[in-house]
Order: sequence, then structure tokens, then C-alpha cells
Amino acid sequence: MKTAASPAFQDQGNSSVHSIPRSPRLLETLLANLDGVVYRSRDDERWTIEFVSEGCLELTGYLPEDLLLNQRLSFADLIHPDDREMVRAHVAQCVAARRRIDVEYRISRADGETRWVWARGVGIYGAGGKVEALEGFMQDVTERKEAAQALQEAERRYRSIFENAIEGVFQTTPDGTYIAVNPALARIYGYRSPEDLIVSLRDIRHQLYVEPERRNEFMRLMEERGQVSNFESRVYRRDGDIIWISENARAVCDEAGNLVCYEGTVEAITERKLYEAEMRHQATHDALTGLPNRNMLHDHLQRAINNARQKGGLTAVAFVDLDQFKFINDSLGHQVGDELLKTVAQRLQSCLRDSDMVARQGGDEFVLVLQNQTGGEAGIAEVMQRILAAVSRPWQAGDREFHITSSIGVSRYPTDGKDVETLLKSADSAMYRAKEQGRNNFQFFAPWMDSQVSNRLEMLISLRRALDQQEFKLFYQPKLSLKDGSIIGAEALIRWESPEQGMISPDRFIPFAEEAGLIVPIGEWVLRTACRQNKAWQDAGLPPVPVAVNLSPRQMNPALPDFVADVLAQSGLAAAWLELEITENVVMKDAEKTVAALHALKRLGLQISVDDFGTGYSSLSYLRRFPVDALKIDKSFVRDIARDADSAAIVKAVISLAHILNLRVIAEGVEDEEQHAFLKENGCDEVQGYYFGKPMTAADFTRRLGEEAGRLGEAR
Ligand SMILES: Nc1nc2c(ncn2[C@@H]2O[C@@H]3COP(=O)(O)O[C@H]4[C@@H](O)[C@H](n5cnc6c(=O)[nH]c(N)nc65)O[C@@H]4COP(=O)(O)O[C@H]3[C@H]2O)c(=O)[nH]1
Repeated sequence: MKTAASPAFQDQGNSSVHSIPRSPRLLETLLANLDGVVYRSRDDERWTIEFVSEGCLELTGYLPEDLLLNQRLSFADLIHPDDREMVRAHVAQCVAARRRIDVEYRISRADGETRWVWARGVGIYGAGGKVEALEGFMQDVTERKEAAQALQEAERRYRSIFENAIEGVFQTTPDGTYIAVNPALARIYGYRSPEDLIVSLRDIRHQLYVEPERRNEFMRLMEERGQVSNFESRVYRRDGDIIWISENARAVCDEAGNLVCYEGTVEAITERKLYEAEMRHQATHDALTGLPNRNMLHDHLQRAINNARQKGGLTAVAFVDLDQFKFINDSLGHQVGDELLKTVAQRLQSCLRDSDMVARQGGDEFVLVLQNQTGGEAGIAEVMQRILAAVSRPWQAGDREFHITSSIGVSRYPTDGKDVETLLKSADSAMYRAKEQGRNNFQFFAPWMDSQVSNRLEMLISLRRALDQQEFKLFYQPKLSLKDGSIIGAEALIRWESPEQGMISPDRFIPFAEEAGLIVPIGEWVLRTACRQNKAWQDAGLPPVPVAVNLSPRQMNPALPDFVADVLAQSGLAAAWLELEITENVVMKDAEKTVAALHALKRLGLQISVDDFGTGYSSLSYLRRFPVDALKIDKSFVRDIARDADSAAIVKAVISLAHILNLRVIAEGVEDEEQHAFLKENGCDEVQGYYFGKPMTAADFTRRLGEEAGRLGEAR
């Protein structure tokens, strides 16, 4: 018996007050050994203690005597101030309702520590029904309370994670109904709440998965491995939208190993999927036209070859190149060029079946792969005709209308090549053949085309050699006055005498030389040669005429005026006997710089004419700003003068407007008397064409000038 903690008892000596009778020893021992305290208090403001058992010291740190009749402190003082009101209300309610007191609260121990206690008790009622005392038992439940609180906290935390997770969390039965889901899953699947999802989504296989087999696959993996990771599927949201999700889940089994449910997480990955698809698309498609690019073309063609090898059938590869693309790009700018490429891409697609492919190979080149051509060559030819017609339909850029044509080369598997590279090369060679044939046509590959200089690399090597080995020649074509038919000039036209292929026309190599940057040295050679030749004719006493030299857009650089001055000085030719022919697109391209360069050239004293007039897009009024002396009407208008009223009207309009602008007019490509008569009648100044003389060697032109001198002499 701990004397210091001996039970305190205050006999009230009042028979109306219930009191614990003086206990026998057994009861005392029992009370002393209780893990808690037995108490009796008055139901007054301070809950004055009348009896408290020995455990008081251990529970509160105070001796029973300290509390007895509030000697040191009252029972109310012992209760933690924050809980006092709650305890008071609870006790009052219980007493009033004659219920058992059952309450948990904190007390402040003598050593300052706060402990949780669980107090139970009853009101002791007197004869009048008035409560006389409260009796009960109180024990320390701090450990249980803290454990419960920790559990609650842990649960709260997990619930918070569950409720607030960005990922969806679920539990489902193996037969596909939801047991529990979190708000995120409801959000991902488009339901109002987790409850809404659980009641609405009853059949996961069919209501959720776009491909119901995914559920089978999910179950199979679960059976085999007991889990799935990064399981990606397309699913329906409540509103029918389709999204991508990725699931991580595991099978939950009971102790006996029986499957209870599946639980896991769901991540919405639509954006990532779209991004991945976009990346894949970018790697395999051309950004401008959206068509498959070179990489995809190669893969596709390889598959087409494999297919044709296994199953037979004719596969064709068509190389489509736009004829005037460079010109449009240079003169109208890249934006218009881009629009044109997009238009052509759409038109090509519209000519093909779904199983065919059109890819952009680069620049203005497109490649078509036509599989399983049951119609044979005739069928392919029909498709090519359709494509030529579709590409050449007029197209609109802003408020202007344009025309463009294409040249197509076709190779066939297996006749023209058995692998991707060879088929493409053969189609490319055939395309060059189509260009040579006058453009706006298609050609099937033939083995002899391989020996032609159709490969660009070979072309480049050959052109460089041609410059070094002096394989270029200048021909001269006479220009005549329409007034008296006299020779009033010569146009210098380049020829390439290739040791392997004989005479090659400039149409075949000039565009390539322009593209490859070789036009500058070639152009310099032309200018020197023409000036030297003209000076030689003059020195030989022949009638002096200006020689006209074609200038490519690439030559229009700031150094050109100095270079021309230098060439004139070296050759000794007076500037008045040199004429430079620039095409319309040179004029239009970078107008400010061109105006400056043209003025500098004009200051040297030479003549400038605008070539191929009418084929480009410059307006006559625009020409007012340029210091030019003459316009050359393109031969395409001259050719059609007699047949086509529009061409005749254009030629007439150009002549009269040029005269208003004080410019000379030269018609080129005059081939017959009818054209000659029309031009003369309508006031054209000069003519050039096969009717008066084809381009000829310098020696032939010397003779022609000699005859002219004789004729002039006779006339005098
Ligand atoms: N159908 C027909 N054609 C006729 C007639 N009369 C002349 N021609 C041809 O018309 C072209 C006129 O030259 P271009 O329009 O400047 O067109 C030239 C010019 O743009 C370019 N070119 C020629 N030589 C040079 C050069 O030295 N430098 C540059 N940059 N380009 C050149 O190559 C183009 C073609 O030259 P060529 O084949 O010599 O073709 C020449 C000439 O042979 C005719 O009555 N009927």
C-alpha cells in the first residue's frame, strides 16, 4: 500500500449523500491495483471530489488528498481547459437524461504533461430525483488515443492522396465493375463524380475500351503476370470522345490466393500520344505540303517492291517535275512558290487511288508510287495524262491567275529497276527526257536514256569539263529591220558541243547551270566571246551591228557593270554595239537592286532589252521605271498570231504600248510570211526567226554580214 497515494475518502456524515462505505480490505486492494481511478464527485461547478482511489497519483501526478474537497485543486482544474466545456456539456446531458457518462478528454498532469482519459460514470440521484453525486471510473487511454489518431491521420493522408491524385485510381471486380474510384478517374473519363462513374460504367469491356479486345489482353496479362504496366489503350469518355490512357494495375488476392479485385492507376496520355504522332508525322512528312517525304517514300517503295515481288503485278514510279517553278519562285517570291507547291500536291493526290502514294522528293519534285497497275502501260499512261491535265489547270495567287506545266518520267518494276534507287534513278532519267521533249509531257523510261547526260551529278561534272575544255560555241542569229529587211543586229546563242553527245541545246543545260551556279562563269565566257567577235567583224570592215547577249538572273549582281566595262575595254568594242537581253523575271526580281544595276549598265552606253516579253508577270507600266530600250515579244505569241485571236491582240497591244513608252519592239520566232506580214502591218520594229535565218556559226554569220555589205553597196 502506497501511503502517499492512499485512497482519500471524505465521509460527509450526511445520510442523504451516497458514499462508498468503508471498504473491507479486499475492496481496498482491488481499488489500489486498478489501472485507473474510481471517483466520486459532487455535481457542482468544480466537481468537488469526495473520493478518489489510489491510482490518482499515477494518472494525474497529484495525491488523492490534493483533489479531495478541492484541497489543492479541483477536478475541473485537472481537465484540459480546451475540453472543459465539452465535458461539462456531456455530463449535464447525461445527468439530465439519466444516461451513463462516457467521455474522453484531456487532463493536465501535475508535471505539465497532457494525457487522454476515458471517464465513465453515473449520476447518483436522491429521493427527489435530484443528482447527489457522480461516481465512476477513469483510465488513461493516451496510447490507444494516439494510436487511433495516428491511424486516422494515416487514413486521412491516404484518402487525400486518393482524392487529390492527378492520376485516376480504381478498384474493379474481375468481371469488370468498379468497386472504388477516385475523383481524378471520374474526371478523366468525363463523369460527374466517382459515384456517377461507378453506377454508369457497368461494363468495362464494351463501355470503356474502344477495342473491347484490350480488356481481354488486360485480363490475359493479369492472369500471366498478376500485373500490367504502361498498358496503353484508347477509351471512350462519357460524352463519347476518345482519349488515350495508360494503366498500371495489379491483381489483389486474399490470403488463400483467391483473386479479389484489380486495383491500379490510370493516366490520361492523349496529349503525349498526339505529340508522339506529330513527331512521327514530322519525321516522315513534308512540312509544307503535308505529303510523305523522301524517307517515307523510300520505305513505301521498298514495301511496294516486296509486294510486287511476292504477288506479281505492275508497280510504277513517276517522277513529276514542275516546268516553270524556278521562274515563279524567283520572280513572284517564295510565298507564291509555296502556295503553288501546295496546290500541285493536292492536285496530284486527287488524281490517285487511295492505295497509291504521292511524296515530295524535294524542291518542285514529286514522286508517285502506283501499285498493282492492272491496266498495264495504257493504264499508267492514262493516269499520267490526268496528272498533266490537273497540274496545268490555271491556279490563283491573290487576284492573279497562273499556269504551270509538268514533265513526268515513269519507271516500272521490274523492267526498269529492281530496287528503290534504280527505280527512282530511271524515273528521273525519263523525266529529263520529258523535259527535252518540250515539257508538259510524260515519258516511260527506256534503257538508252541511261547513257544520256540525265543524271545531274554527271551533268555537273560534264558542264565543268565543258568550260575547261572549251566545248561551248556561240551561234549568232540575225535580227532584221521590218522597215527595209536589213540586218540590224545579232543575238549570240550558246551551244554545247559535247564529245559524247554532239550538239546540246541551251534549254537542256542552261537551267541546270543556273541551278548549279555555273551560269556565272559560262555567262562571262559568252560576253567576252560575243564582244571579241563583234569587234573582229567591225575590224574586218563588215557593217557594224550590235550583238545581243542573254543575261541569266544569277548574273545580275552588283559586280556586273564593272565586269561588262572591263570586257568592253579588253575587247575594244564600243558599248553602243552591245545589247544585253534580260528576261522579265530578272526585272521583277529584287526590283530596287536591279534598277540600280541597270542604270549603271546604261551609263556605260549599251542597250538593254527585255526578253520573252509576255510570258512573265511584269506590267508595262512597271517597265517605265526601268532603263530599257526594247521589248522582245515571246515567240509563243508570234507563233499563234494567225491562229489565236488572243495572241494577235496581245502582240498588237504590246507593240502600241511599247511605243507609247518609247521602246523598240522585236518579235522573235518569226517562221513564216503570214507572221512577218502581221508584224509589219502592226508596226513592229524588228524581227528575228527561222524565216530570216537560224542561229548560225560565227563563220556563217560573217558570210551573211558580207552579203549584207554587198547588198548595201549595190543599193547605194
Ligand atoms: N521555234 C523557233 N525558235 C526560234 C526561232 N528563231 C529563234 N529561235 C530560238 O529561240 C531562242 C531565242 O532565244 P531566247 O528566247 O533568248 O532563249 C534562249 C535563252 O533563254 C537561253 N540561252 C541561249 N544562249 C544563252 C546564253 O548565252 N546565256 C544565257 N543566259 N541564256 C542563253 O536558251 C534559250 C534557248 O536558246 P536556243 O535553243 O538557242 O533558242 C533560241 C533560238 O534558236 C524560230 O523561228 N522558231
